[in-house]
Amino acid sequence: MIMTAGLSKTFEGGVQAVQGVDIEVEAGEIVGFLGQNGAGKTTTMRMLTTLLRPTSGTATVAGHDLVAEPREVRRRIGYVAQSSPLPSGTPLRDELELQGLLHGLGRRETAARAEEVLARLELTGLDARPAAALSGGQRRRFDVAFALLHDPALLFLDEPTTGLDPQSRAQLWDHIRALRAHRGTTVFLTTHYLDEADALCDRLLVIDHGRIVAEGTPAQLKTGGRTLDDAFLDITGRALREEAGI
Ligand SMILES: Nc1ncnc2c1ncn2[C@@H]1O[C@H](COP(=O)(O)OP(=O)(O)OP(=O)(O)O)[C@@H](O)[C@H]1O
Repeated sequence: MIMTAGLSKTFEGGVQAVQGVDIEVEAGEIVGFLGQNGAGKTTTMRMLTTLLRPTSGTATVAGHDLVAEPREVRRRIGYVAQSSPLPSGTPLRDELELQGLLHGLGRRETAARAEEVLARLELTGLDARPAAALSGGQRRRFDVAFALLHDPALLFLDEPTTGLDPQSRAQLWDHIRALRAHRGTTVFLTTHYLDEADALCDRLLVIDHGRIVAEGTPAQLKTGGRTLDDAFLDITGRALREEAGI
C-alpha cells in the first residue's frame, strides 16, 4: 500500500528533514510512525499525502506513483492532519457536503456516505452543529469522519489522539480497529503516546534525524522485558533534538 525508496526532503535553508527513507506498508496493516519532535514524521507524511514534493527518492502510494500521479493517490487516501482543519462556525453538515463535492461525489451519494461515516464514528445527529460546539473527542472523530467520506483505502493520521482524555483515546482506537476489521483500511499514524503505539499498531517504524532507525512489531522492539518507552529511549537517545543542534 506504501512503498518508498530513498525518500528525502531538504527544505530551503538546508534542513535535511527526511534523508533516504525506505518504507513498506502492506494493505490492511496498522503501522505506527514514531520519533521525537523534529525527527521528520510530519514531513514524511506530508510527502506521502502529496502535500509536499520530495527532493529525491520514489514512492508508490495506494498503487500510484506519488509524483507522477498525485491525483490518483489523493483519490485513494484520507489524511487527518495534526490540527483540525474544521472551521469553527459552519454547520458540519455543510462542510461534509462541500467535502463530498470536492471529491466528485453527487449530493445523494455524499448524503449517504456522510450518514455512514457519522454512524461509524458515533456522531449521528451532531452534524447540525458547528465544530465549535463539539468536545475535543467529538471533534477529532469528526476529523476522521471527514477523511473517510470518499472511502479511502489508506488513512494517514498525524497525532490523532493528542489532547484527548483516556476514554476518548480508547474510543478512537476502537474506531480505527473497526475500520480495518470491516473495511480493510490500511492505517499509517504518528503518535507520541507509546502505550497507544503498543496497543494499536501491528508494526512500528522509528525515525530519528530523518532516517529510519528501527522497525518491528511492538513485541520485537520491547526485547529484554523493556517497556516500549524504554526501548524508544534506547533507540533514539535521551537528548532533546533541539539540544542536539537539529
Ligand atoms: N517548512 C519548513 N522549512 C524548514 N524546515 C522545516 C519545515 N518544516 C519542517 N522543518 C524542519 O524539518 C525537521 C522535521 O520536522 P517535522 O515537522 O517533520 O518533525 P516531526 O517529527 O513531525 O515533529 P513533531 O513530533 O514535533 O510534529 C525539523 O527540524 C523542522 O524544524
